[in-house]
Amino acid sequence: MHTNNLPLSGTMEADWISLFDSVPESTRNALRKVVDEHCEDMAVAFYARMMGDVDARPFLTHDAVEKRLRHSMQRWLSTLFSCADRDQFAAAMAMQRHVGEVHARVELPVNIVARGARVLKGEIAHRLLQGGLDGEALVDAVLYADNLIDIAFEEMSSAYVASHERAARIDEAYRVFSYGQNMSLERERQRAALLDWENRFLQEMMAGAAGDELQTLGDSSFGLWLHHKATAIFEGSSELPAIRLAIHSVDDNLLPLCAGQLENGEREETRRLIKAVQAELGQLKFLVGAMFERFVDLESGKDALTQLLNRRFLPAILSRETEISRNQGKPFALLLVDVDHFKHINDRHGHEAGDRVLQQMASLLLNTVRSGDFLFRYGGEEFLVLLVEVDEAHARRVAEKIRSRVEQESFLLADGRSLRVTTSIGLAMHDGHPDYQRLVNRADDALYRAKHDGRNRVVIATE
Ligand SMILES: Nc1nc2c(ncn2[C@@H]2O[C@H](COP(=O)(O)OP(=O)(O)OP(=O)(O)O)[C@@H](O)[C@H]2O)c(=O)[nH]1
Repeated sequence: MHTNNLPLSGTMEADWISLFDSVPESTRNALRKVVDEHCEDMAVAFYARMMGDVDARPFLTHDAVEKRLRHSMQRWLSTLFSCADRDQFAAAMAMQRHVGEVHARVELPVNIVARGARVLKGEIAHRLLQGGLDGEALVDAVLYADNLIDIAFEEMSSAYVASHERAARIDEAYRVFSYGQNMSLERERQRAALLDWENRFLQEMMAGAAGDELQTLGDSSFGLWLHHKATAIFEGSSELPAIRLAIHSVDDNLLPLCAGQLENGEREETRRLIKAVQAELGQLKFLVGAMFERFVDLESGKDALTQLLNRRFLPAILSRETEISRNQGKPFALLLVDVDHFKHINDRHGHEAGDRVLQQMASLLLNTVRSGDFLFRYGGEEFLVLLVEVDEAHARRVAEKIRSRVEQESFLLADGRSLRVTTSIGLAMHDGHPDYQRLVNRADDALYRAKHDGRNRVVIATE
């Protein structure tokens, strides 16, 4: 093949050229003949396998396979295996990128695509065994087919990842945009929409309207908002599934009973059903309120009690600091600061006293670290401090300062009494490892040892 103007190694084109050159032309031609002759039955066998695959089946319909997919697969195979120069290869790779983008749009998981590649390799190898090649030529042909499919899937995957990331950024931007809409106004509108639905439902039940006039919650203005907007804005919130369940219970269980009741009009039963619907609505209103409330705290990235950062942006901040540290060669440190015997404080002085201790702890931490450092409420009575650009001696001094200041502080309760508190601290220095979770785990292990060794102490993570 053309050895001048070789592309950089590691690029798809360079890999393809060296693959192409590594196999005699006669073997490539024999392979191409097998693929051309069998691409139809390979496509049939491929989709038969994928239709029987529990993960792949939801993405396939019999109709789509018959009308489009099988034919596309045949074309895909014969195009890929017929590449004989750079232009044809470039065109084949453009095709892979297109397929990768389509996969991203239909959200086909990468593991299913990888499984598809495995199935295809098996189909090709199986036909090659009967294709008249033997010995070295057969091995060459199988390896060539395997590598070519890998190159194609690599190109497909890189387009998939790029597309997916773009889509994720747009989704996030949409969430931020939605958040920018006035959320308290939105909350009031949805509360009013639920009330409207309830009033209409009550009127129709009282007036004995025809059963088919009862509007479902899913079709109400609230239902449409939930289905089309809330799903994007509140994605991942624990209330969403519970809200959907409550709607399902009203629309699919209670309303059909109500409709039947309207026909035969028995008052006791009507009253019972109305009460049941109202109970579900009460639950629904509570869940919607909770969902809005938690969202505001979470989205702002602040913990409501202490006003420190909550965990939402911890992964983003840790990966950013890891990158800065790796680029600039300046280490950073993580401290996990945990209040000792906090349960005892709650039990003895009440939950409100516990809350006040946490608030005072937060301001003590704020006053002890520099403004460039990060402070998180990491868990109930656990704080995470990220000290930027520090060596171990410096981090150890700060940790010790926090420990001794807490020990000396008087924590004031609402009734004027005060409490003494101690903390245990696990300290881990970033050691250049790119996985930030490892650093958190090391700090956590050190904290565990600090507790185990008697509390009110700083322990430094070893490895
Ligand atoms: N007041 C209050 N208590 C909380 C909050 N979040 C978690 N807690 C309580 O904090 C307590 C933590 O208890 P444990 O994990 O057993 O730890 P501990 O009592 O501090 O004991 P050690 O950590 O082993 O010293 C639990 O009782 C939680 O209910 C909060 O926001 N406010």
